[in-house]
Amino acid sequence: MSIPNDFVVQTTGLSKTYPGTATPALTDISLEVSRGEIVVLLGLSGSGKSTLLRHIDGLETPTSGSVTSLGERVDALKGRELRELRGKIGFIFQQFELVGPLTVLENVLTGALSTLTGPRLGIWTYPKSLRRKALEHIDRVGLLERAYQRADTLSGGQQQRVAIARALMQDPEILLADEPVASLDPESSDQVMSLIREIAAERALTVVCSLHQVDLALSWGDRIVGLRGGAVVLDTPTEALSKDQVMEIYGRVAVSTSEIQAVEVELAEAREQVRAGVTRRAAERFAQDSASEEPA
Ligand SMILES: Nc1ncnc2c1ncn2[C@@H]1O[C@H](COP(=O)(O)OP(=O)(O)OP(=O)(O)O)[C@@H](O)[C@H]1O
Repeated sequence: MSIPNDFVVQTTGLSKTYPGTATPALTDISLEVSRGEIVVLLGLSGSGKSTLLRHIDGLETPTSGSVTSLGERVDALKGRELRELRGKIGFIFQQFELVGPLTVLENVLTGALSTLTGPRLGIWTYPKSLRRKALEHIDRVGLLERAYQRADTLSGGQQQRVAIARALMQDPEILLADEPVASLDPESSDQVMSLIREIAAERALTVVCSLHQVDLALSWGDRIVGLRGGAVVLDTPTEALSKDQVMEIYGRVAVSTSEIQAVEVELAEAREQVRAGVTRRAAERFAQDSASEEPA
């Protein structure tokens, strides 16, 4: 069922209680995401971030409420219609989910499997146009020289870039990312988040991304949606995020003074990193501009 809708993703009163559990994983989530927005879901482990992402992709059925992605009632679709919708939604995960012994190129090509019929074994069984497209995406994520290398010989950051290239094979309109940098060191995390942001801008992609780290959320999100105990406890543009609001997200565990202080320190550090990053990028830009203005 197609519904006229200005929002790329919309949930209305979405609640989910998994079978065999007493506590809801999500409670009454009403969320609207516009095209091109980068929304970061921030919250503690178990707050419901993955569950919400899985509903947007139609991997879970709500206990009550509705989920609309790209104008389609996800919770009402089945079979081929659901697969077609999911073909427009890319999904990347914390553990990359690559096939280790396969090459980078083969892994990226698997992103196009939903558009093909029959099994494919080896790169030569894919049409030339898809092989070319896969190489273009591998180039875009900076790994062209590694296209024929086994995926399990790459670093974590490189593997996540392969997973991004694989998601691009679907020509997605939405990119969902479930803690995409949770396994990475800070430098790789920044590189991956920066790449996601750049690619989103190039392709007018709408991104919904879950993160644990406040600093990354502040650096890379347009908007922060805070989840606590399966409920939305804040929904705000990134630049308006206040310390009190972060406390609201982390409040459930930050019960002692020392824990509250730790959160305050984390937020101060995060803001400092954002400021330093902005200053560094501005300085680099200035240096480039100055160099290009120098007479030959
Ligand atoms: N398949 C499942 N069956 C039963 N309970 C589940 C299932 N998946 C998640 N849950 C429960 O739902 C709640 C929300 O889990 P979810 O994985 O969505 O949280 P999260 O914020 O993504 O956590 P994390 O940051 O650790 O990934 C948790 O209490 C979790 O134990």
